[in-house]
Amino acid sequence: MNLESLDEDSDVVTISSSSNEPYLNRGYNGSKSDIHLSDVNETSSENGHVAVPIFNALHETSISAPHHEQQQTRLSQTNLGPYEQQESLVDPNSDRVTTVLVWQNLVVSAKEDDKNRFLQSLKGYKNYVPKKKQLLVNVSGAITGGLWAVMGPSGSGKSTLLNTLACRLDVNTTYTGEMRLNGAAYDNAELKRIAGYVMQDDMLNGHLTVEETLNYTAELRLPRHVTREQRNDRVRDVMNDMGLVHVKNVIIGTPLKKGISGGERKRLCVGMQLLSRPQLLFLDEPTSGLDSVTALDLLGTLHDLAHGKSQEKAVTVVCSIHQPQSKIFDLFDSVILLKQGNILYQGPREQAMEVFKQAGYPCPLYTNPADHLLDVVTPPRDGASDTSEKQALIDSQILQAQTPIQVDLNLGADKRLLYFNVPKGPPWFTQVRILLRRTLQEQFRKRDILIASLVQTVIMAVLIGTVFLKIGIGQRSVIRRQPVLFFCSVNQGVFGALTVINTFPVERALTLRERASGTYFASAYFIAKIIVETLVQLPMPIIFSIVVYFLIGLQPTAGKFFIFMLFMLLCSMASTSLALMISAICKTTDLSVTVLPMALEVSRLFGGFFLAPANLPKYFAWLDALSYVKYTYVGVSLNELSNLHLTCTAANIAAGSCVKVGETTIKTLGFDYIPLGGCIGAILAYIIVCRVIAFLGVRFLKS
Ligand SMILES: Nc1ncnc2c1ncn2[C@@H]1O[C@H](COP(=O)(O)OP(=O)(O)OP(=O)(O)O)[C@@H](O)[C@H]1O
Repeated sequence: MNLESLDEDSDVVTISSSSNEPYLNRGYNGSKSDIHLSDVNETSSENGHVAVPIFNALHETSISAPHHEQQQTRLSQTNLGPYEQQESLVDPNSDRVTTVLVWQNLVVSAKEDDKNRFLQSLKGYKNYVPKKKQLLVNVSGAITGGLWAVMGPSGSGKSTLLNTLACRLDVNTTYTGEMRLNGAAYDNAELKRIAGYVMQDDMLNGHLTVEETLNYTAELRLPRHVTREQRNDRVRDVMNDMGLVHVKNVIIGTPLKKGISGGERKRLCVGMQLLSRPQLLFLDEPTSGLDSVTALDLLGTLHDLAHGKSQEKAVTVVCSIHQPQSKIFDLFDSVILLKQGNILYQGPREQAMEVFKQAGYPCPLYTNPADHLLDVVTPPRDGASDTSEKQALIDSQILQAQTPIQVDLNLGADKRLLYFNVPKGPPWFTQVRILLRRTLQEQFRKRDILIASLVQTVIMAVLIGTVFLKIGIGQRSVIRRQPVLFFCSVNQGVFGALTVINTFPVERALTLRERASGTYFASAYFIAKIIVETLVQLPMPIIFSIVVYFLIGLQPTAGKFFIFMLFMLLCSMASTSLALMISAICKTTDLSVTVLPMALEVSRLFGGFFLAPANLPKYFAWLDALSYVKYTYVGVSLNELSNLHLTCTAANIAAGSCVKVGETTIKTLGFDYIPLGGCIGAILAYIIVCRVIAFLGVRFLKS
């Protein structure tokens, strides 16, 4: 068969067949006469939609390489495998296949990093126009049923293609082009109702067991009409399918606490996605970090899923995979081969070997076919000057061994009903209830941290209480009372924040993942988090207040004691709110632990002890107004000093230094500018504002 003409613009290729090549017979049982692809590629489907082209032209003769511009054009064209052959593997029109994904002229670009833009502006490039990097170059294609491998050298755009199709591009990345799911345009909200996505790095709640994790996911994701029994059955089925029954009661584990193995984690991640019976499953490098046996095992399971062996409906499974071993490669039905953001080949796996053979690169004996595909398309890193020309020639040879054809965006439109008929998950209040239970259970598992905090609280309270033991009501107590009240405020204003700052950024990342899968609303998560955080925090200020108050011997009236306790509680909540806000905005633990100490120091500096609020320079008034430590310190001082009657010795009276009532100290320190209720209101406002900002950070900052 010879290629006689190639019209790049119209995607029309005229070929003539000169022999009965075996691959031609599999793709097209045509005669030896001349064939015009525009004639043979379009057939009508049952419901009147134009079906995808179903022909793949292979040629025998060597073709002189086009020059560079031509190669670029060809790389941008669609190279779709023959659907006739795919139908022999998995028929996209079969009842078992419910999802067909088609994309056309997809161009994905990344904006330049803000850091780089900033550096350029520092260098004085005022009119600097940020560069855009193209990650995918005008690619088109279709994924019908079966198990698909997205392969290519590192940096070729595998994850980008997956993320684009799954509507999970990051904020710096944009795309143009069309993507259709069963013939309809879709967005993230729609896709996450029918599709699952397993990210490369599995992020799980390390304190829950396998079964608990699946149970909570099922509760949060399964439609509201599903009964408890049905849900339990679903969890049991998934554990069976994923081979997780033997570890169902084992904790997932954290870096410090060993739990299930890496392969089991990966299986659990797949299982979590399968609970809602997705029609489409994306997996980014599912075998990374797994040994060859575990990887083969996992891919075997995915193969079964893709062929409807473990569920009544087949799931279309798309995996990006780097360099699969040959046994794994054999499990894939179809392959998309990427190089530098272009699709070099897409179609049945076996057909890929034929195409490469026709292009002049037959797979050597005893070589892993996947290795061979990648070896051919991966440029050597020897720095030779002719490398890029050689690679361009190889690319063009591979492309010319196939026929560039156009995809049909309406493919799968007859299955659209299934796509729109997915019921919704549980309502908001139910989500809050489930998340409350989950967060409480997690806190219970982290009880060693809770116990450590309690022990620490008691130690600090006893230490402060004994250092300032029974300060009394003499004149010496006037100068001892203020430091101890300030120290109590500072103490409660730090510990809560430190616990949050070390845990919340990791939790936030996990939440982002779960929300990306449509597991729950951000507000439901946040409300549950705040309730549990407050409950867990409650005992510390209460115990601290009881121990400290009576050891120091502050005014022994119930009212004053409970107001002191209220301030300690509010101060502790204000510090955790500040930490929540900082970690929600800074996003990473590293940045959060850098910023938080500064914020705590500022609160302490403007805490009203070192310099009375009245004596502060005006330009620092805003920092003073934002210090929750100050409101606590002023509040507990007003509480303690009001109605405090002090005793004076004859020497004090003689020296004229007798302070008879606490109100005198209030006036001297300038604390009479705000009432006690004002301090409480100010701290409450501080807590609310910080938590609202933290919520907005969790809700809207997506990376
Ligand atoms: N947000 C982004 N901003 C800038 N460049 C990006 C961005 N995301 C990806 N890239 C670049 O796009 C190219 C393709 O990245 P992608 O992660 O899709 O490749 P990959 O084939 O999955 O690679 P690997 O196998 O190494 O994971 C790489 O050169 C990468 O550096």
